[in-house]
Amino acid sequence: MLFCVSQAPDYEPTLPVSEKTNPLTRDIDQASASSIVKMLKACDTQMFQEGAGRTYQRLFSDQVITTMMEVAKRVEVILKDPEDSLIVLSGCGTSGRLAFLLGSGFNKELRKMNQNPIYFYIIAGGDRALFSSQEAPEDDPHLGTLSLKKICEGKKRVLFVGISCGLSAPFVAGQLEFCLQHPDVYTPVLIGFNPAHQARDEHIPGCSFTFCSVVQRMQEFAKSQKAFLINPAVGPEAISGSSRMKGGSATKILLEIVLSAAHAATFSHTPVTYKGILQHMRAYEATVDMTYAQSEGITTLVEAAGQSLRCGRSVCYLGWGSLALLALIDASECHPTFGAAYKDVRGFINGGYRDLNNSEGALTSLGPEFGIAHEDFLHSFLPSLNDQDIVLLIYTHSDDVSEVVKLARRVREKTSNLHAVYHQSDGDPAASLQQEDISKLCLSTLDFTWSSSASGCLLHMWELSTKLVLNAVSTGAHVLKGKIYRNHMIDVQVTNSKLYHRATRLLQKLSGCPEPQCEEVLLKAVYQVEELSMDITSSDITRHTHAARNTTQVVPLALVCLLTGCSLMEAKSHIKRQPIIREAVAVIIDMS
Ligand SMILES: O=P(O)(O)OC[C@@]1(O)O[C@H](CO)[C@@H](O)[C@@H]1O
Repeated sequence: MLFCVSQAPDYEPTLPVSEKTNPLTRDIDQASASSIVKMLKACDTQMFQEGAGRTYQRLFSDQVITTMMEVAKRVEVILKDPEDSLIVLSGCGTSGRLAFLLGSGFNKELRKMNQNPIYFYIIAGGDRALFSSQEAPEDDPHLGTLSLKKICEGKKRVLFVGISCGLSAPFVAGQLEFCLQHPDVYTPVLIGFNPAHQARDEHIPGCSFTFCSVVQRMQEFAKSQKAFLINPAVGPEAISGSSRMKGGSATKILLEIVLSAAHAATFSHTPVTYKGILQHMRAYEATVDMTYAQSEGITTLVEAAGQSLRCGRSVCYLGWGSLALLALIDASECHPTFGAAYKDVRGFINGGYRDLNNSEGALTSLGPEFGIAHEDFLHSFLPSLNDQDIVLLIYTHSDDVSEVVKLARRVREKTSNLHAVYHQSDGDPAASLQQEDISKLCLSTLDFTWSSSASGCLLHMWELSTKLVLNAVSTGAHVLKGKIYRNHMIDVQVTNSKLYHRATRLLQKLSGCPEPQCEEVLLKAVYQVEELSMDITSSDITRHTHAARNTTQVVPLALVCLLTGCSLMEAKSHIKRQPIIREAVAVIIDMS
């Protein structure tokens, strides 16, 4: 994959920050649950490292805070005069899911004040991508443009926020390019976590622009505030390239600060200030610290979830409100990141689609993985539950805690492996008796008590905290299951061009073979053939990534072939004998 690198960064110079390996987690695959949590804590703490003297902008950089203020003021203008206006949040995968979460949350705020909703979300692949992995649409810039045009038809003013953690998704590049062509209506804002010069510079089929060239034009437009870039580096991900983790957290932090500041300026006469933004950022930093202060409790969950996955059983999140949405988001990422089956990590939300307000409505007819309500859990999951499955209750004191107690009792009849993650603010004794009941039913309870006087919206802090806990649980559990090699996604799906290039790069790194050879073997694994036909070699990446949707363990198979020179058939039987991918690969790497 090409990136326009004009300044040589310290290490892995050809890779942007979001794709680099993090030295802090080099040995995460060999670590105990408690060391895994320590490493994740160290990685998340990196988000807030100050930038003085560094090459890259960071969250606290002057430029970042200033641009956040400018964008907040644009939002304020729209909130004060919403006629014919829209604020659109768009992204692929986790970035699109967070667009949905944020848009829904801030629309809810508006409704509470009898205002019309103004936020719209776009996710590549449509609503099914909210709860399942749909990687291919990320590569389609035309689809991005079309979906934007469709929802903005007839509008006179649109603030478009394109989120691409790696500054890489063609879907978002297409939308930004469209905005730049229509500056009379559209003001584009780009959120991502690489310096601008590291934006992806790979040719996009059918387009005259790349993500990098779009970023360069945005930088030009930014000089006259016709476009905005908010792109601090937050350090490499704990699992290389897994931007659902810090990338997702930082997206949530940045946008919540910007939108909250605009809402406060519009509805509570609190002007947008530099100091206010800074203070809000500090509140998120404190939230990360507060969360990891309970590392022991998080470790217990990681250990238990890892145990469940290791014996082929499930991790099940039973959540309430927006925390449940974060659980659904976390679960949906496990397939592309770890090659997990949808049953491995499942999320359920009270009220199901009824309360979600997603634009396409209920998706239950699409298949069992789209059954996301607690009722679906009761009908399809509960009957086969046993002690090897772990169930996590995720809620706050503002939810109907008596419902939590009821559900906890039902679960407890089937499994003792029940745990709770619970948020409350200090001085709220109302739910404490019921909470005691729940704690008695659970093997462990992570009880977060937050100071109600802290700055920032408590719900936003609870959400971030929950996201960190769940990311730790699902990542840690898959690490313990052997789904990570060093700190790489060894079983990554190659279902879009970014993942395809990531896989080729990983094969090169681990096998030491040249790129063409790695790609050749990768293709053999994708198409499940021992020899590549002309038809295959003359096809483009789009076809390869399409074919990859139907195959599993592509990268492990290719790696075994590269390291041993064996056939695909032999590689398959090797992996069958040693189904723990990390060990299957480690054995051969140690021998070679
Ligand atoms: O466009 P971005 O935000 O850089 O990347 C989006 C994405 O490819 O990356 C994530 C995981 O790596 C997925 O959620 C999603 O599909």
